[in-house]
Amino acid sequence: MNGRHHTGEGLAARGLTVDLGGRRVLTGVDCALARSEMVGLIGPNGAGKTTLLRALAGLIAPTAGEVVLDGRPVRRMDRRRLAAQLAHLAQGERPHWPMAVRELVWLGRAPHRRAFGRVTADDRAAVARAMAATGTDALADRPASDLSAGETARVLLARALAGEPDWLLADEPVAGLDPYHQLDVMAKLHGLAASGRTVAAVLHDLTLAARFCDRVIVLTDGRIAASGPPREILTDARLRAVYGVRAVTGEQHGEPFVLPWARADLGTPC
Ligand SMILES: Nc1ncnc2c1ncn2[C@@H]1O[C@H](COP(=O)(O)OP(=O)(O)OP(=O)(O)O)[C@@H](O)[C@H]1O
Repeated sequence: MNGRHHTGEGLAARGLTVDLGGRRVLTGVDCALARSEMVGLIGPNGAGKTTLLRALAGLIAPTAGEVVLDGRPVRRMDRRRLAAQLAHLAQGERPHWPMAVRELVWLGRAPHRRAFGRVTADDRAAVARAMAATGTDALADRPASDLSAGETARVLLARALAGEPDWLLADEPVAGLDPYHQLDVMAKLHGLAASGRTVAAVLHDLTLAARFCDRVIVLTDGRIAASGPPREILTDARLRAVYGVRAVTGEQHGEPFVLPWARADLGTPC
């Protein structure tokens, strides 16, 4: 029912150009997210990652090009139907009124519920799973407006997961999380993708991108500079070209790490 069995082409941007405030922010972006993949969207500040994610979620009217979900333009889809399939997790949202955390997470079920409809066992199970997956059970009765930044991020992820979206577009989902929760959330997102959902996450931590993503898309200056498996993409030369840094790279137990070490322009040895 969630469209998981569609055989369409997934979520795709075609020739996507976006202008904001009179500035060209994305230029002719072509990318497609397939089912069951975890994609890291990386690139320097201002490259257009947030804008691309918002455009993929149908939240921005492009200047040219379009975003299609299984062949249908997202901007023309019924918002509720779209929301039942696709969740967009914005960057740095903070609830401003003291709704209990549990109530906030329940809002994630809204696209699946009828007005005045009964709460179903599926609703309850989805909310319980989302709160367990994000470790937010202990926060359930707290006012959402009182939480720390990291707790808030996990609660908002729980709200997104409660809707059991096939497509989860998460803008910096681990920003502000402590190391335990960064690893936990990344593993959970990877698990979602492994179970047939699709996750696209904006990330600044290159080791998390390298370890948990099946693919990374590198944005620079509103264009896609590279796309592919992290080991192929996150090379010394590219990190220098894209971020202007030199990095210490290696493997631990067969998994890659990427540790930005020095500004490339300073010539400091790694
Ligand atoms: N409403 C707006 N009006 C004008 N310019 C905008 C607007 N929103 C974003 N921009 C510009 O578009 C560019 C891309 O912004 P975006 O937030 O997509 O970048 P980002 O890659 O997510 O950056 P960061 O890593 O800093 O979060 C930036 O130069 C930004 O200043």
